[in-house]
Amino acid sequence: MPVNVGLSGALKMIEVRNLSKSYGSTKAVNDISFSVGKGELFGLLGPNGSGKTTIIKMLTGQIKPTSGSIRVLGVDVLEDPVRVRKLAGIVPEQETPPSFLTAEEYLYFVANIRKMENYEKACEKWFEFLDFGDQKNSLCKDLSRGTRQKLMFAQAFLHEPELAIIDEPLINLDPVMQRKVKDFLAGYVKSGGTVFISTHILEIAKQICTSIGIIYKGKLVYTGHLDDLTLQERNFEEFFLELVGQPGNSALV
Ligand SMILES: Nc1ncnc2c1ncn2[C@@H]1O[C@H](COP(=O)(O)OP(=O)(O)OP(=O)(O)O)[C@@H](O)[C@H]1O
Repeated sequence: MPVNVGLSGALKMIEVRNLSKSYGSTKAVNDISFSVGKGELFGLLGPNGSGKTTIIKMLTGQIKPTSGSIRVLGVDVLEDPVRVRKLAGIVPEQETPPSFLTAEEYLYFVANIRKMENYEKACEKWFEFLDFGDQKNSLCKDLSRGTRQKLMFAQAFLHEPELAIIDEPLINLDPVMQRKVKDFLAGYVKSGGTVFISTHILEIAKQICTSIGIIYKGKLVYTGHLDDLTLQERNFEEFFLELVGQPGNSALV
């Protein structure tokens, strides 16, 4: 299936060309190209082991591709990964904050690295918004998984980045928090930010993403806008399952 490179005419915040990553004989990511324009909320969907985290690790300069090029916020990630990490807000897969810092110390630490001024107010805003101010003086090692996820989310958006890259944004969050985070992300892109997420959860993509990519066995098998007629006229789950080769097998999702 041809890949619809360049989902919008807008300024490209992410541009990936012919990107591949192999681990030994495993082709985790196999010659994919796509771009994400300013103001998009792009959702990367795919079954377990399809290559989502590997793509995020390459976008954020944590691992080097076997071949291909990546520009994030106009920066060549291979040439200057540190700059990309400075500019973009990032939540890596299953990341946890340092065990020995309190939640507040961790946010202050990140704010300092990002050279923010008057960051106390910004941190307080996040404690309030995600409703965990009562735990700001707890050591991160004592926080629940969901609260650690809230903290990771807060650190990514603390400096109001132009682009946020988040692996599974809603993981471990309760339904109330999921709703808050979804609304936040939708509002963030409406006000000009750009967000790239990976998720297994088709419902999330349907509710908040403006565009999606579907990856299967390292190959990008679909990219398109969510208001695309193909998707509107089809049952999204069936469409996904057909693309990943398992029609009728909901257990995959
Ligand atoms: N460090 C590594 N060494 C060897 N193989 C790896 C490594 N990291 C990932 N892989 C393999 O690359 C493929 C893609 O993995 P990846 O973690 O990117 O998938 P994913 O789509 O994020 O999966 P999940 O949804 O289960 O988190 C898998 O076959 C995985 O086993």
